[in-house]
Amino acid sequence: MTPTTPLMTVSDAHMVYHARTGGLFRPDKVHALTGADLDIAPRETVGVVGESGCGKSTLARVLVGVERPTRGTVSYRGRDLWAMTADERRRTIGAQVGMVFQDPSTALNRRLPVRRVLRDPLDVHRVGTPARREERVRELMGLVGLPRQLADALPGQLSGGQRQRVAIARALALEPELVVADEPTSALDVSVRAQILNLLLDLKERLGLALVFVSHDIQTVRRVSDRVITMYLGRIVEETPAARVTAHARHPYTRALFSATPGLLDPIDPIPLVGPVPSAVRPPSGCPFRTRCWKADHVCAESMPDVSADGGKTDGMHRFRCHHPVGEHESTRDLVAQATGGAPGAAATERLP
Ligand SMILES: Nc1ncnc2c1ncn2[C@@H]1O[C@H](COP(=O)(O)OP(=O)(O)OP(=O)(O)O)[C@@H](O)[C@H]1O
Repeated sequence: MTPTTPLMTVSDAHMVYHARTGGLFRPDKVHALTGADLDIAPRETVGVVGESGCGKSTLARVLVGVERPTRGTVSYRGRDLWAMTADERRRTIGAQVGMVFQDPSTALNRRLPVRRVLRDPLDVHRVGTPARREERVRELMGLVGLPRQLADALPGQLSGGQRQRVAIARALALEPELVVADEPTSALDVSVRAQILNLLLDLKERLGLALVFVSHDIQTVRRVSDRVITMYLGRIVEETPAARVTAHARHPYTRALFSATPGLLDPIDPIPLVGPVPSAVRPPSGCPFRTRCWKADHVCAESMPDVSADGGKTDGMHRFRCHHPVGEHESTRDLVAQATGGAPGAAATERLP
């Protein structure tokens, strides 16, 4: 738990999708999210990292209420979103939580000019008078640095960076308390990524927002976040104060992920992981990471570890799920040696079945 009353609380959330891969009559069950617990405090930035397919976007969609978890609860200021009527939910989550998606080209209706994109949420939520809504549209464009003459432009007439500015303005239209940004810069030209990220961070500070930042860009996540959530195969396996994540994370997977990011640590070999991420249709028993973990033993195959906490740190709560956590002072160099059997550069070959 975070020290202040959370804005959003996700408790034991599961999301199982039915995929066509299993055939028409017996679809595969994809375990996209399994037992996720998470609090988001006002004004904090929470980064979410993990390999492709680990459930980051699913968690983001569950947080903003566009998808209902198949099990578990999602609450906004203590009120269960899915116990509300659809209208109440729209008024609550629609107004208080904004979402910025990866690709602004698909996230914006290409037939609506910028003015209409930004007015839509104001009209739906009947914010003020029509004149006030027009004024708010101008304010929003100013807030994200869009020139007024673009008000009648269609998304197709804008650059990628301008489109993402529109998407950010739309997310802010109803003055939310939380913005969830799912890979907000990865579909953009490299040259504008930093501008859009800085805009988002600047607005977060100026407007006092909480921000959930989902990204593959681990270095940026570490730099901008207060807390980092590591996901693996649908599970939140660690929650770390950002300042501790590179060298003091306790979950072997977090340490491996950060060791593989160039520029974060002294130049050393990354901790090698063997084999691919298992299928989310048939996740392994026990700890989902055990098939690739150099520390795994029979205990890891038998049960999912409970949450352990390194509490009492001055820089925030640290929680992880691991039967054999990394020692707090074990260096990445030590871990590379363990994982390679003392021969850095060569991955360990002995694995659990
Ligand atoms: N609508 C859906 N129907 C079926 N399976 C889905 C659906 N959405 C996601 N999945 C599956 O759920 C798992 C988690 O997907 P998700 O998109 O949340 O992962 P991610 O970590 O965001 O991946 P990426 O980094 O590639 O965006 C994956 O196995 C994915 O294939």
